[in-house]
Amino acid sequence: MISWTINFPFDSFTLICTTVIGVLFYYYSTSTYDKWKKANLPHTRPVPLFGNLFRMVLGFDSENETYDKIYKQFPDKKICGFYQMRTPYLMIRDPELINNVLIKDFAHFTDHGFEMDPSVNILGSSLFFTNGQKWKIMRQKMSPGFTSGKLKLMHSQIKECSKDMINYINSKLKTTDQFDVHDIMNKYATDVIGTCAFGLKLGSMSDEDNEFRKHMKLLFKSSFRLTFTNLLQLISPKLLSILKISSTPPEVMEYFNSSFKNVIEYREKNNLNRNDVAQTLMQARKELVLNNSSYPEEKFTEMDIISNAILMYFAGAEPVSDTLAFCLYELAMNKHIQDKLREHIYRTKEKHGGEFSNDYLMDLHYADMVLTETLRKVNGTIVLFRVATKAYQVPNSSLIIEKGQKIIIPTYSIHHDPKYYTNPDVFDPERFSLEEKSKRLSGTELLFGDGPRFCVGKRLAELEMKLGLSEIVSKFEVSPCVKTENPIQFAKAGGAIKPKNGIWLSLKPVAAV
Ligand code: HEM
Repeated sequence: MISWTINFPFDSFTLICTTVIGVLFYYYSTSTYDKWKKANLPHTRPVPLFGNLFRMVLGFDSENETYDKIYKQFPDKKICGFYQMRTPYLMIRDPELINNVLIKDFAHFTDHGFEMDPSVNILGSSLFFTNGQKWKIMRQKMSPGFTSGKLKLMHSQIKECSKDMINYINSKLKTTDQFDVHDIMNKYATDVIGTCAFGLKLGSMSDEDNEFRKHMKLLFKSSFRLTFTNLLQLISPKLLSILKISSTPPEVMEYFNSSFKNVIEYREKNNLNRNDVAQTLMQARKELVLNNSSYPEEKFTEMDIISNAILMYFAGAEPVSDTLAFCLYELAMNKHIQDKLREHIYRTKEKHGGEFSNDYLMDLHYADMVLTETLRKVNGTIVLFRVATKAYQVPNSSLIIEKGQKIIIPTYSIHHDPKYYTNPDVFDPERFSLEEKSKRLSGTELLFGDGPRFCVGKRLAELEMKLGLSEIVSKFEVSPCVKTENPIQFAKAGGAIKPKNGIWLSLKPVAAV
């Protein structure tokens, strides 16, 4: 009784405080959730704080499952609403409207709409995450690094990486014919980005724990720091900026900073011009950081340049290695397609003087179809992001998309919608024959995005994928082995579609089969 009277005032105070905090928190968590109801737009009921990402944040659903469920809920709608944590988002489902957003009315949707503070994440000042005029200037400076002329000059650098890969497989074949092709493709794609974007010969095949790979892994390694900052980024990017919590470990920033500076110093000192992406970035540094008289209204720093070099790995190496590995898996599971591709490679090579030259690659149409179908079936890009930079009246509708409204375009779902791709789970490169392509509705083939903001590295990706694929398929028979998963298990965490346990396949020299 005595203890009750002593504790009571304290307990009631605690109770009141807890209730007030609880009510305020509930209000904060749900205060945005009436937007789609008021706009009379179809939407899914949100869970306080988590919106429609509850199962994804808890790890029950992957990102593609999350968005696909929303997409499938409104099969007849052009647009629907959902909540990414507290933020109201629009999902554009209609191909014609998608085309408007990406291409025709791009002036209203120029930005991806991320608020990533560069002091919080090193990628914050890279092309993918920058907006407005700064994006426009940087894109103009970077695009010349990916023209077909420049790519021709990068051909020999990439070829060297593909040769290293073949030597590596041959040396391993002395002891095993079972390979985690996802790991090998990752080493290959890392070497390509290392040489093209950083000007470094990494040699990941013989030295898999080289400093570059080690630091790249640290950049994306799951840790409490990364999980916490990612979650805070979803809930409130502004809070993350105010708290100045960086998701990039300082030693990683330091490593890339000094690596790129060493390359600049070396090339300048030796008057070296290699016509690669690294050189394009050096030129951008000269024009935007050291002597920015053309765009005095925008300030660029050394970190903006380094950030773009790192983006090349993030945006370039990972999707290339995933695509190549998934492609080999499909070829192992579909032997008739593998045989057809090998035959096509042999014939085209012979036609071009027995070399995997630039002209050979341009002529490799069936490989294009095989890679494109791989990207349709398992593309790491699950959605495209845009934000309305000006208010937009949706054609033939009373809906006005207001300035600042965030949008996603559900590419994974569109590429798996039987309305656009019959039997979407079947691997069928014929979908991308010239005849089939010409029948396709625009806005339904978005493998590299579309419009002025489409993937700047598309051509480089195609070049290295076709070269890597040519080397492997011409030399090795790819087939399932005891370790091959069927179907592949995918990781739930992370923003892209990744194999959970690698992709194990048997590689045997073609002549020996
Ligand atoms: C299979 C390989 C690849 C795929 C599937 C892919 C896909 C994409 C997609 C879907 C986008 C977003 C486009 C949009 O919003 O409309 C994108 C953007 C981008 N990609 Fe790629 N990409 C690949 C390879 C590469 C490579 C090799 C590089 C460079 C080395 C690269 C650099 C970039 C950059 C810098 C952006 C941002 C462009 C901007 O915002 O202006 N990508 N990519």
